[in-house]
Amino acid sequence: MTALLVLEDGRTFTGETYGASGETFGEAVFNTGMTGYQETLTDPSYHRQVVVMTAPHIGNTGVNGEDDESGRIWVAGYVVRDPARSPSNWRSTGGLAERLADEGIVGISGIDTRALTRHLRERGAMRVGISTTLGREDLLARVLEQPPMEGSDLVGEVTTTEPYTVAAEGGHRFTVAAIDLGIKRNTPRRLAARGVTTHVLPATATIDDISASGADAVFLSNGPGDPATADRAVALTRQVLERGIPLFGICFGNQILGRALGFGTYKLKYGHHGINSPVLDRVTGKVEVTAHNHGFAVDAPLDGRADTPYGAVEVSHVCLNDNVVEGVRCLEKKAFSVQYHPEAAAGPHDADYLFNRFVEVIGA
Ligand SMILES: NC(=O)CC[C@H](N)C(=O)O
Repeated sequence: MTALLVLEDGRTFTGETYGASGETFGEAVFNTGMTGYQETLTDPSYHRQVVVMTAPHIGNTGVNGEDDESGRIWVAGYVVRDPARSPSNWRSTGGLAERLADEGIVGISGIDTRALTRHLRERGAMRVGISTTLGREDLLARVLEQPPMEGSDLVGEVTTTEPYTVAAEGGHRFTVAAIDLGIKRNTPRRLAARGVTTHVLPATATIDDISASGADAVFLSNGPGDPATADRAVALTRQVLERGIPLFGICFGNQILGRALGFGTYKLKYGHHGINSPVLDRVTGKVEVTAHNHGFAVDAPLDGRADTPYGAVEVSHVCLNDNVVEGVRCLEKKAFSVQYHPEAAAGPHDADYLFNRFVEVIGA
């Protein structure tokens, strides 16, 4: 069946249905990962985004029962060039097109994803629609009705309704309260491997809920939407800082810590979505290759230290491609965060040391 993709500036691509038929809308972003499509699709941070894969062959290894990063597919739509016709892998339990269809995810295949990516890189991330039924003009009109990503408050749509616990492996050392702003499954796993029991709490958790969980430290997860809307998480983070509870944040969590410290956040032109971005850890001087998925960034000074109500703060990590702030750390509090993904699902494991750093900070 023919499918149509229309961007908000009118650029149009015609391809074939991939996954479910019908209509879908979201913010178009491109992901440059050569592997890890199942983790990408199930990452709650992609809620309300239509993901364009730059790797031309998608679905080669099918889907399996182990690689989901949450309980469902979250992308609003999926755009690929050349889908696998017969997936093959020893872990595979089915095909990707079938999984997309089962979960009602509308996609499109057979389009020039390189041209689409170059367009997004030149013009910036923008709203998009995919349809198997509407004509171009009707689809464009619907795209223009959609809310932009800037100003979108989406945490409440992805957070867990009930708290749950991921137990430490091989002997309990510490307890962490993880605020679920859209958490990926691999994060509590990386903590569990270090003897940390994680209580995952809904985004509505209060400082009293954190105390009641017996937590030695707090973790702020990744998550979808515009961090400028996440006032509740920012207020909670300030209470955590005031009480001197150790804190570590990833991605959305980095933006929340940044805001709690008094910095602003801003929208990047087309964001960082991939698994090979070079980041400098200014604390050690080492460069790591890292997994990214962010459309916003923290506006903190790259040179010198900033004075904040919580003491001196410095930018600890910088992206070497474009000098975007990739991490902040408090020098007078046990609090730090990174904009990228040390849990690396998917992605290289270079940044795994950050979980060690967190455990060291808790134990110090
Ligand atoms: N992966 C994330 O946590 C993304 C954070 C935020 N939604 C952004 O796009 O920048």
